[in-house]
Amino acid sequence: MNFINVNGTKLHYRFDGAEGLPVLVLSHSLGTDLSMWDLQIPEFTQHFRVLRYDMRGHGASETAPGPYTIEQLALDVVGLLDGLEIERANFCGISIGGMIGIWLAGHVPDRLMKIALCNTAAYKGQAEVFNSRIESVLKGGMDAVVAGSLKTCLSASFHDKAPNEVEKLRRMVLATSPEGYAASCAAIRDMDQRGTVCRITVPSLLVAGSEDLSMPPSVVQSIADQIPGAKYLELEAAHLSNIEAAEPFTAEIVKFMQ
Ligand SMILES: O=C(O)CC1=CCC(=O)O1
Repeated sequence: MNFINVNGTKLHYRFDGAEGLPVLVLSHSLGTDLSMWDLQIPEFTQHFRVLRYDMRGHGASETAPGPYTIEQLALDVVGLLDGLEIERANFCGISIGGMIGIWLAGHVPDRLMKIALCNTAAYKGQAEVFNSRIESVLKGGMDAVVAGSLKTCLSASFHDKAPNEVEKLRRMVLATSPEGYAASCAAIRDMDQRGTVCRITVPSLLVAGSEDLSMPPSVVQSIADQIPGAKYLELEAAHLSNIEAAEPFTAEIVKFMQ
């Protein structure tokens, strides 16, 4: 396993794909880890040198004390690129990973080639929802949030159709640090990037899930509407469209990034 010290925190990362191909950074969702991109890797590595990492407080990365902020999580990506001596990269982030992408595109566009922002939002609000989730997870551990998370992330029909994927996600959520999860919920709760989105000029693809109740299509579409030339794609999926609609998701990201 590869680790790098970024902004005082040990982050787990891995490369897949040949050296010399353009770099594509993948940033995962809340309560998951870099393996949530596994279905994309066979195709992505035909075109990109894929750089995946576990967000602080997730997977095998260190859980620095929270609360985190989206800026801090995005600066971890900048630190990762700096530490690995990558000048510019493509970026694909889902959910909180997309929020990180919004920050990067608004603040360090010169480090990016193209971005895909998936099942995400520039502003969530709903402080009481996140506060109650933080309270539950700090009191009851990941057991207290796993059922809700699985219901939000994947549709009921996908639960029936792909029980192995659901089980993999369940294990990922349960393996997440409750403190890291709570600290990241605070980052989403406190985020307001509505003033950042309208500054983005990096070529952008916005991906929504038609059954995503967490970041509904209208929210994703509104981001696309504010970015000049942005493309908008809606897939038949709930929140984790890269898992639930893996084939079209992967193909469309490759088509856009090339
Ligand atoms: O509510 C969830 O668990 C879904 C989610 C919100 C932000 C994120 O990254 O995932």
